[in-house]
Amino acid sequence: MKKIIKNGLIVTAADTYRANVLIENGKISAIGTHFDEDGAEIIDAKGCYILPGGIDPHTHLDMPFGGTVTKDDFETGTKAAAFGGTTTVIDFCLTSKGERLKNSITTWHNKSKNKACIDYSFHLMVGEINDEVLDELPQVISEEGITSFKVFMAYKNVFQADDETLFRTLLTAKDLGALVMVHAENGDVIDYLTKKALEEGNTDPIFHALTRPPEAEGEATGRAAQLTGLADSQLYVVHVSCSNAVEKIAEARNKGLNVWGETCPQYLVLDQSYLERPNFEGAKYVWSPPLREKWHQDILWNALKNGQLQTLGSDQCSFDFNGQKDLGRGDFTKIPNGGPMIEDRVSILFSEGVKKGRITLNQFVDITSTRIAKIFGLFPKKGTIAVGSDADIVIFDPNVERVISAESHHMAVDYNAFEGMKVTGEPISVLSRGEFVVKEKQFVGNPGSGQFIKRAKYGDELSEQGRESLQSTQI
Ligand SMILES: NC(=O)NCCC(=O)O
Ligand SMILES: [Zn+2]
Ligand SMILES: [Zn+2]
Repeated sequence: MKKIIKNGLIVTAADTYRANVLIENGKISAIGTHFDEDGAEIIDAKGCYILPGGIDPHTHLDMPFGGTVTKDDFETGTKAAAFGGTTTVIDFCLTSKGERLKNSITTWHNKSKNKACIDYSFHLMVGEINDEVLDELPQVISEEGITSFKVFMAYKNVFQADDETLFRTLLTAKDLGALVMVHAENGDVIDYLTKKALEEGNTDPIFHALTRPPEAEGEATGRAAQLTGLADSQLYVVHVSCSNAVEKIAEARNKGLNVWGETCPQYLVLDQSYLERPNFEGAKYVWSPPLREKWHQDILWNALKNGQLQTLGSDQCSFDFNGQKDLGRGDFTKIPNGGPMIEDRVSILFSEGVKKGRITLNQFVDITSTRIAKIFGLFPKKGTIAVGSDADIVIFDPNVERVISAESHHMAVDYNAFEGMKVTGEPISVLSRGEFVVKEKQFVGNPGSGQFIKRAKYGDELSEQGRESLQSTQI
């Protein structure tokens, strides 16, 4: 059945205007003021914004880590994402040394199909470069539609790759049309500092932050950027947490390098002091890179405002406080790294960013959706309100005030990192390809309805499906 969204204010990365949206066959088929309403379901968006669905470029759902597995899987994680105004997630498909990439990708498809409530895609971790990997990577792009590779510069003896691997991944990505993503922290230095801390009897959660200093992130970010320049390739730095890394990204971009930077809501509003909370509560805030001293937040906000950083990912990687974070009592290195952020990403940027005058409304849409779609080969299928685009739409009330809490959130995890935070603005209804996933704050979606999306190569202006959708509107 066709749907018409009426009385709302459409907000894209470029424009803000009043118009109605006609949805047919899962797509936006027209934007205008007068539509034949016969047989249409009318959605009243009075007092609300009509936003393109958020795109979360950084999630870890159903991911094994530190001897346990993240609490949120593709079902609970994507359901919570939808409640938070996100309609597409790009999750990290892990690989193991010696395992065929195809097998790792199949494992991730098995985790997600029949579970995801919204559309999704994968990035592929590259942990080693050898003849087999080089042989398989072209098909990862052309057949699997996975056009971004992730290299970890930290987590020694677990995920960490060496500089040769990073450099050769950058060279290969350049040839194949893929984007290389890095977790940029100097894993060797961190490994030394953590061992030393434990030897000295420093076992509390705060030592997670103290053994991963901003300099280790700045150094790795600068190194990755330099290697990107040498390879004439393209780089996306995930979860930027500090001034040291922003400086290196800005420096690279000023030289004309293709370097992009993502930050996360936790680094914008929480700080290192959270790790000092008593009764082991600091463990709730253990993730990598760690929370920083408060002054870094202004640098991150300013970088979002002036375009030195371009996107906001959640780095959703949730572990219960009871039974999972607990693994690190008496040894902070055993606390599983990660936190629950998927649901609050969009609202926090709106409330703390737009409402507090730090960024504009159109920048907010760009940072949470449009730019991500463009960088990761999803545009214009995803990431905008335009004729021919998927009807992934959020009806967002910009004035409602509420308090974030684990009691009301939809993630499966037993705490919320932003507990007690007052925010203004809330997604009221969320549509994925024209079907409600959340309607008037109630879940009406279906696990398994989310589709895997094959993405365009890096730098291709339009995704294949985007091209198709535009062609069909021109007829
Ligand atoms: N961020 C974090 O602590 N856990 C997830 C894995 C990663 O992104 O490094
Ligand atoms: Zn990371
Ligand atoms: Zn991550």
